[in-house]
Amino acid sequence: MNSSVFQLNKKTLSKMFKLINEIDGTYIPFIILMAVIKSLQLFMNIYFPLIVIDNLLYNDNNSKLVYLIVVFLVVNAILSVAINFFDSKLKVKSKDISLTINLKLGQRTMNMDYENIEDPEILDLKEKALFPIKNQNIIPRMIVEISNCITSIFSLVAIILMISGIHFGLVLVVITVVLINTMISKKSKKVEMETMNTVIPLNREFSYYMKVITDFTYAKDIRLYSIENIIIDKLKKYQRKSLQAFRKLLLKQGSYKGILGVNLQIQIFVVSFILIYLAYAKKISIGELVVMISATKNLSSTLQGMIASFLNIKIFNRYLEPYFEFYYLNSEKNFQKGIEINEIKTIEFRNITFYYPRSKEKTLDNVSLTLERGKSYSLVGLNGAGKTTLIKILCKLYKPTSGIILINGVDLQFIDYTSYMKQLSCVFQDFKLFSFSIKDNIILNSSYNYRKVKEVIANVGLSDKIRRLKKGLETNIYRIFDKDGIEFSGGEEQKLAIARALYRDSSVMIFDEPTSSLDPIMEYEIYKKLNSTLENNKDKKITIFISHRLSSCKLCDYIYVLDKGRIIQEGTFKELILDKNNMFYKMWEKQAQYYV
Ligand SMILES: Nc1ncnc2c1ncn2[C@@H]1O[C@H](COP(=O)(O)OP(=O)(O)OP(=O)(O)O)[C@@H](O)[C@H]1O
Repeated sequence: MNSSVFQLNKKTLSKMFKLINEIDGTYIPFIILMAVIKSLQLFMNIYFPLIVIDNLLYNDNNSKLVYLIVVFLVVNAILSVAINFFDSKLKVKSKDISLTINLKLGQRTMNMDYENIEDPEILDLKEKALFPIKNQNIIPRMIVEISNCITSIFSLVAIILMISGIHFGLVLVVITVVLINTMISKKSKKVEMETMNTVIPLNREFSYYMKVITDFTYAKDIRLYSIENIIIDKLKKYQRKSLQAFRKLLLKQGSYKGILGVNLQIQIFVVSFILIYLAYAKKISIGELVVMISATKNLSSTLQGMIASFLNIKIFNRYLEPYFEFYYLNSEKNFQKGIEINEIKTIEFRNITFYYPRSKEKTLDNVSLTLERGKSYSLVGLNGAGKTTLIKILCKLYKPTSGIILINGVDLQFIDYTSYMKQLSCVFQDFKLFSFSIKDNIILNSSYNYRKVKEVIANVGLSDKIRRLKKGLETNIYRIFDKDGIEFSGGEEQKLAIARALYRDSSVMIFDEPTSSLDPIMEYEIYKKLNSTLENNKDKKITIFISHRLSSCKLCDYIYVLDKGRIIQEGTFKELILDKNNMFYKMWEKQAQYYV
């Protein structure tokens, strides 16, 4: 860790303030108000004994003193109540702000361009952005330090004004000692950060293995391969290494603390010497002598506190740089507003060529094809031919490198993102269900229609299974939050994902290997049901199937065969099966042999 850690990146800090202000515009004004009240109280508490002592020592008429004491106590009580009131308000506000900042990171992750999500550099940046937030609790700590720093600045002004009225030399002595101590504290912090830097990679390893031993999804493999001892050994190794690092750190920090203590004693000695000299020379009163001793102590601790908060702000600020870099990644291009659509009648891929980010190989090479409402299509081809990629581009997960997609004759980039996405229902190979109820997994962001939910469940053959569940449609998927939750089999999950797509009832239905986890009987059943369900609405829909089981092509009106990113054949099943020299027939023949 180099000294640049202590350099303040003003951009990150101003982004932090901007974000705090966006979340709660009253937070910073509240902190300032609190700082003013606290400084006022501090000023009064330091200054009041001076009035009392000098009145008692030098004034024969003390009639006003009782009155002053009462006023002091009342004002002090009011200030204490106000401080407590604002303090509790600020605590709730800062909790809200730090939770919202975490939430915003999640929102950002959900909304960013898909191509960023698969980019290793962005994935790394996301990890860096998350680490200080999840593991070091930086956001609430940063907020506390900002608040402390502002409060200290106000208190300092009050104390410095008071002490300089007596003797400015006292301020200089305290500032000099505090600055020397700050340099020592900085060294100590640097050592601490160096230690953290060695511990962070270890921590990552530790978190991973802790996740492995506490996450039930690993439970099967751990038991089957008896790897408990391997993992525990790895965790113990971490423990040994991190203890070693911390032992070294604590020894060094101990010696720094010793030097700090000695410096503080020197400061007290010099200040007391000046004050006693001034009192002896009758340049200050006894009240001033007593009060100045406590005021200089306060100046020293407040100044030290302010510098410590400031240094922490700088360090936390540094930790937060990846957060803001990630948060402000330019990735809104896919979510644009534009021409709204409420149906898709035609889709035309025109000369689409596509390279994955950072890839030198063309995944799609000048693909042109047209899909029309009322027809079902099959995309077939060997592994890696580019079928899923074509669908990802249609779903706006990626932008084509060149070429355009026309929707109802309009360039897709001018169509409103939200209205367009509503028209697509997809089941990808790697779909995900959520730990919501079965019903909520099916309806997602659509409105609830009980009959329709029942219908799609029947269509995918899950009615019996769900009927047998105690909570029926309200049963939670997975047992993460609910002991009565259900763990579906892979095939059943796939059926539910299909039900979800059917419920959405969009213009375009896309099934990318929707039956890969189903047994052959179930696959046949699902295809039959899917087909009859879709047949009823066929005139309203474009249906696209991707499947390696070529029997599904028989159910489709038209087939496109892809090879190495190019369309090499197209036609109806009957047309393609007759062309014995070409790929479709060869694939069909191989699969038939396999099944016979
Ligand atoms: N995120 C990615 N980054 C880089 N290359 C990728 C990415 N995703 C896929 N590819 C590559 O693009 C090519 C096409 O992949 P795609 O998934 O579209 O093929 P597919 O025809 O659907 O294959 P399969 O039948 O195996 O599902 C493959 O070579 C694959 O390795």
